[in-house]
Amino acid sequence: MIVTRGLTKRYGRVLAVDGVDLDVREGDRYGFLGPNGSGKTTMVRLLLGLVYATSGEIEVLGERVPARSRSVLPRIGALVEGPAAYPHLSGRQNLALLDAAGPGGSRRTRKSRIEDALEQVGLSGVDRRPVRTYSLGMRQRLGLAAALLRRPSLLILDEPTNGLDPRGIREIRDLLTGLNEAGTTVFLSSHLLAEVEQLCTRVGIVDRGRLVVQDDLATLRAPTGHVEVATPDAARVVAMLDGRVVDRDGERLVVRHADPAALNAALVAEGIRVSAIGTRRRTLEDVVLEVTGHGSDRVAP
Ligand SMILES: Nc1ncnc2c1ncn2[C@@H]1O[C@H](COP(=O)(O)OP(=O)(O)OP(=O)(O)O)[C@@H](O)[C@H]1O
Repeated sequence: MIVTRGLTKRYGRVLAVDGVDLDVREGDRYGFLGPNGSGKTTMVRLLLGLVYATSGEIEVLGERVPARSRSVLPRIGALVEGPAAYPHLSGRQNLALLDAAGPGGSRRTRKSRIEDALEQVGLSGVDRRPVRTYSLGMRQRLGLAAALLRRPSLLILDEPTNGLDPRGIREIRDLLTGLNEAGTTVFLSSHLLAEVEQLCTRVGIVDRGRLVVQDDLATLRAPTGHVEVATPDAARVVAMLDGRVVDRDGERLVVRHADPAALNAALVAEGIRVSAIGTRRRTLEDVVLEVTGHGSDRVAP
């Protein structure tokens, strides 16, 4: 769906995007994760043909960008920083203008497409209110509605939850998950670890313009060969397992063991009370720390 090869964008002495080989596959919810200033917005602009690469190649929906932008762009829904709208017009009127101005999209179906898009982002109820009375979250959702107008098979979104409160963030997450399950591939940039961890199936981690990791979230979060155990009988577990307890914090233990069910059975057979047990997995924060040498101080948890 999106492939780049050696993609590089230089602004003077700053390498905003540095030799990136991106691979976004059909059906992905792809999170492009990196701290502020790491090149995410530049990447999104490159993909949309809004800025030209210094070197490298871009293919979106099987076509070269920017050479074939005119054919590619109408098939993409995009949201780039701070979606613009006429403040004195309603959301519906803004979408009608946008729809009429853009290429493609039949006039006959315009009204129903606008209604669908407003419905999808939860704005159909606000009806005739001018956009100037909208909250930041509502504006962001209107931007998303605009991205959905053409019922695109690919969404490219730059920090789509910027400025939203926790409830708004959850609504957008549910919306994007639903669209994805119905067949839309989603590419989004974010500096929020938790957002990417909760929403995405595939992750690219960018550090100072370079793509340092690109993999399925499930692979990145593979089991570590350790089991986490919570038990009021921690001291007995330490004695029983002799050397396999690698970490202890009060009632919480980390045990070198691959199978939580078997470990649970062994503990219970000894009369040890187990209040919680499960496989230990790496968090996305662990992965970010490993590959960049800096974690939550630069990428928000
Ligand atoms: N038009 C420009 N002219 C000069 N330098 C630029 C320009 N756009 C971006 N840069 C620089 O390129 C680097 C990457 O910026 P970019 O905005 O792509 O990062 P980002 O990850 O999107 O950050 P943020 O989350 O803060 O938007 C930064 O050092 C930035 O200062």
